[in-house]
Amino acid sequence: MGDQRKAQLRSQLRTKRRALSDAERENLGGMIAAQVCQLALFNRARHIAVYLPQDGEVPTGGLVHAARSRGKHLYLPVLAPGQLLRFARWERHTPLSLNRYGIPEPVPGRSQGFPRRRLDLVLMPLVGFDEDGNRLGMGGGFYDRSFAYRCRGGFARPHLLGLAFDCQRCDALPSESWDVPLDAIVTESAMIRPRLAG
Ligand SMILES: Nc1nc2c(c(=O)[nH]1)N(C=O)[C@@H](CNc1ccc(C(=O)N[C@@H](CCC(=O)O)C(=O)O)cc1)CN2
Ligand SMILES: Nc1ncnc2c1ncn2[C@@H]1O[C@H](COP(=O)(O)OP(=O)(O)OP(=O)(O)O)[C@@H](O)[C@H]1O
Repeated sequence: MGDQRKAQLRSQLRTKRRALSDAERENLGGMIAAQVCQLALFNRARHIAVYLPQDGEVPTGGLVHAARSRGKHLYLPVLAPGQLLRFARWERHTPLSLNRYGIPEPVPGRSQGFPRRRLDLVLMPLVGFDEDGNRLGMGGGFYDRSFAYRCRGGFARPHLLGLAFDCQRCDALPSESWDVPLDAIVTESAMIRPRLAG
């Protein structure tokens, strides 16, 4: 699949995602959160990276609440040089500022962030996915670059969990050499576990 086709697909899927009403999105987000809360991946995790939804992404409020009430430590992605993500601790009163995409992130610069390898779980917002667990993101390659070391190291931490709505499902996405494999994708009605399937 060429870059142009991929960009077109990304734009179509983002439009679909935005087309859900707020009420529907919150409802589906709650169903997704309930499924994630059943996973050992989530229950065993102590350090969890989440995201603040934008552009119609799956809401994370329910999971944030569940994680906080169980004493888990939460982190948010912060844009870093080299198109990488750092992960900064996010507590209730952590000051946030808007990054260049208008997404709130912990005010950068105060620390190097939490070491990526010490995160137990990363929740990733997906633009698209297929039955084999391939994913399409926003196209910056941020998550791929940040967790590329995992491809080489086998089952190293963190676990990666993609969140998406059923309507983001595609027939077949290209599997790129740089794509980092996800441990699972959760939607309101399905759980895809590529490694178990493969
Ligand atoms: N909620 C959330 N936070 C996140 C991500 C994400 O996908 N979702 N990211 C995951 O990577 C990083 C930000 N990556 C992004 C990549 C592209 C665009 C984006 O909107 N691109 C626009 C052009 C915007 C512009 O240049 O001003 C576009 O392609 O239309 C946004 C975020 C870090 N934080
Ligand atoms: N490990 C890497 N090293 C160098 N470049 C990379 C790496 N991973 C991805 N890229 C580059 O990033 C760009 C975007 O990749 P891709 O289209 O797969 O984005 P995406 O998976 O949708 O984005 P994201 O990872 O932010 O969700 C590609 O041009 C790719 O070459």
